[in-house]
Amino acid sequence: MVVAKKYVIQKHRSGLLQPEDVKIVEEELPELKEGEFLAQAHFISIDPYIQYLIHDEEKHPVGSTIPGTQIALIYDSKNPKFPIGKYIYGNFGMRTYTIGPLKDDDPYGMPPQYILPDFNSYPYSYGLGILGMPGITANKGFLGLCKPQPGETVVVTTAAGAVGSVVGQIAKIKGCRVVGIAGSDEKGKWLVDVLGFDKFINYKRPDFAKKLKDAAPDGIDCYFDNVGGEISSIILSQMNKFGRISVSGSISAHNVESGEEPKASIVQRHLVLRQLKMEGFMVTRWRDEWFEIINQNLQWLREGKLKYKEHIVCGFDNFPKAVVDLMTGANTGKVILNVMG
Ligand SMILES: NC(=O)C1=CN([C@@H]2O[C@H](COP(=O)(O)OP(=O)(O)OC[C@H]3O[C@@H](n4cnc5c(N)ncnc54)[C@H](OP(=O)(O)O)[C@@H]3O)[C@@H](O)[C@H]2O)C=CC1
Ligand SMILES: CCCCCCC/C=C/C=O
Repeated sequence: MVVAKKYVIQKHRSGLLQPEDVKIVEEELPELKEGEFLAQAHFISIDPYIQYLIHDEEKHPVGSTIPGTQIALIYDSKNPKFPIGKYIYGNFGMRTYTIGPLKDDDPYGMPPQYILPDFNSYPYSYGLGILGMPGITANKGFLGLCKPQPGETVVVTTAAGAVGSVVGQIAKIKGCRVVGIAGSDEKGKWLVDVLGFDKFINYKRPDFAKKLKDAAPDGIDCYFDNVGGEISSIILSQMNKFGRISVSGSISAHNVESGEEPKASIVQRHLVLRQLKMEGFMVTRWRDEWFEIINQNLQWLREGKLKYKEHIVCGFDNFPKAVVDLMTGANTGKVILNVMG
């Protein structure tokens, strides 16, 4: 008999996740039936959506398993499509063992599970990052919505994170000039010295608007917005006529300690005067092209055109720490919880 551990919600709060907001519960799993498989979690993806989904008391009540995705080993199987020993991506939630296959009924349209494609020699955990959902977000969210042209100036926020670091590098592949925005000078050094960004601005230091003007003297043509809030408003105010904005996220609003909704700035005047195009998206829009996009990122990785880093937190018990690392910017690159580590 297999006993699974899973994280359930214990308390809803408006601010940053605290360890006492969640607890580990054990669950005895039944024997496998014909057509089922047993998956053992190896790597769990730590994404910003965890912080805001668990605030939604209606969709995620106390006692419900925390949602999330993982790379798991097929440990036992009575389904030839999911053979023992294969590695699988699964939308299984924060749990150590899962009986599949899951139905295709995710409310956000995420794929329920798939056997990982061949990543050559790259680690399986890349299937939660550059060769998975965040990599697809960066690739299609940027190329599809911003439609960058060679020589244009691109700005990306959360530039040293899982999505932002890939967006900036793809912009370089496309011949753009890239300005990355992130929260520490150390991250900036990595962006410029290792990833090849042209400029970096630490948004936590003063005079952001002036520094942006200096970094992008000819104005901004494309903005990949991961943060929202005041930083985004300043960026919009420096965009060129017919600029394109891909709205990927609003992380600046996800852990407001006061519990109050942030006040919105008026961005409409920039949209009107500069005739900007601003479009939000969910990565699940590209579900039909999922593997094609993974392959494109894999090819760039193999050619050395994309570089990639992981911030690994070891141990299932350290899930709350991993979320706090992500939300407080302790990470450079993709945050992964290594369940076996
Ligand atoms: N639309 C979609 O389908 C998808 C959207 N996303 C979005 O992409 C964005 C990045 O996700 P991901 O790459 O996984 O995460 P990251 O790896 O970028 O980690 C999050 C980063 O956010 C930054 N951050 C935290 N608080 C703030 C704040 N108040 N203001 C500005 N920056 C902050 C921190 O970096 P720093 O040190 O720079 O502050 C932190 O490292 C998120 O907004 C997420 O919601 C992700 C996947 C799919
Ligand atoms: C596991 C369910 C949540 C999936 C959300 C995927 C898209 C992410 C959007 C923003 O961060």
